Amino acid sequence: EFSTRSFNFGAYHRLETIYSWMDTLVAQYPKLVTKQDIGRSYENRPMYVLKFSTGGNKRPAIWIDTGIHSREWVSQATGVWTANKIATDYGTDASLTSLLNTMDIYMLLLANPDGYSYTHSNDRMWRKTRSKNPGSVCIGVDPNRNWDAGFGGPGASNNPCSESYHGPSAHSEIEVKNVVNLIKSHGNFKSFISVHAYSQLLMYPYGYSCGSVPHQPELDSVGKAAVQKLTSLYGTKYKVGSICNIIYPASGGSIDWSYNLGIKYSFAFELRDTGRYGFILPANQIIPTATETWLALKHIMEHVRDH
Ligand SMILES: NS(=O)(=O)N[C@@H](Cc1ccccc1)C(=O)O
Ligand SMILES: [Zn+2]
Repeated sequence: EFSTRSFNFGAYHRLETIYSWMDTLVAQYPKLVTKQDIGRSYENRPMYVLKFSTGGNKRPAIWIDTGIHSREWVSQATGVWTANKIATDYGTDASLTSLLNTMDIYMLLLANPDGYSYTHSNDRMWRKTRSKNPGSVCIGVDPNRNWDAGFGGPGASNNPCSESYHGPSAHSEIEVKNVVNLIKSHGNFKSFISVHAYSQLLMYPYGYSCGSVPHQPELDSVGKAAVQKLTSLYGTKYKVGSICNIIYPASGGSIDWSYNLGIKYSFAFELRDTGRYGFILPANQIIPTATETWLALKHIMEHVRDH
């Protein structure tokens, strides 16, 4: 029922609304955007990836996921705005056009669809998946502790009732498995970017240890330059560093897994704010957040294109 022109990017939307908007985006830009169902969620919702491609076969690709933690609504909203920005700016933004003439961009806007639906229907503060934990009354696994990277290590809990429960085994969550399968079968991803909220951070691996990754100097300088561009728009302050050093140890995180798979340019964003509103960021901050974040994302993607 929307054309992309009438969609309100400055509001938080239900899952069904975002899914139907995705169809209008594909319909409006059929030569650039396709929608792929990468598999179902625990509650059998489809997981749709938007692929931005101008041709070729398995070109070097950039992965961006939003909403892996369902309550971080500005993440999903930023993903929707960014998908629209890529589609509308291709052909006019020279840098983006050159990027899409040689690389593909994959976006998973709702990486935790069951959790997102639950934040609308039952509990705005829901974070995890909605899978049943055998032998426990507590539901859900933290999808950002479930990846096969230092799994079960520091900064994850083995208690199903914990918000950072790592799950019974690595990749136990179908929502994680679906992404793992796509990334592995594609085999040519050069960047993996996972978007969270909040704290205003741009992070690189590792979370499972506080030691430096081999490419730490390069990731740090790309991150710092990206954040400089972000801050230049509205003055929003970000910090840059490894997950473990800049916030806390967190094992089983997605970008540790992608980095160890060989995807060098693995980053995680923590979007606005720094705690005043936290996860309940007012909708009037969606477009400013997405717009400033785009400057950082573009910088990272341009670096990937050129290296
Ligand atoms: N978004 S957040 O508040 O949950 N913080 C994230 C921080 C994080 C981000 C990326 C990898 C590991 C850890 C978390 O998973 O704890
Ligand atoms: Zn998060």
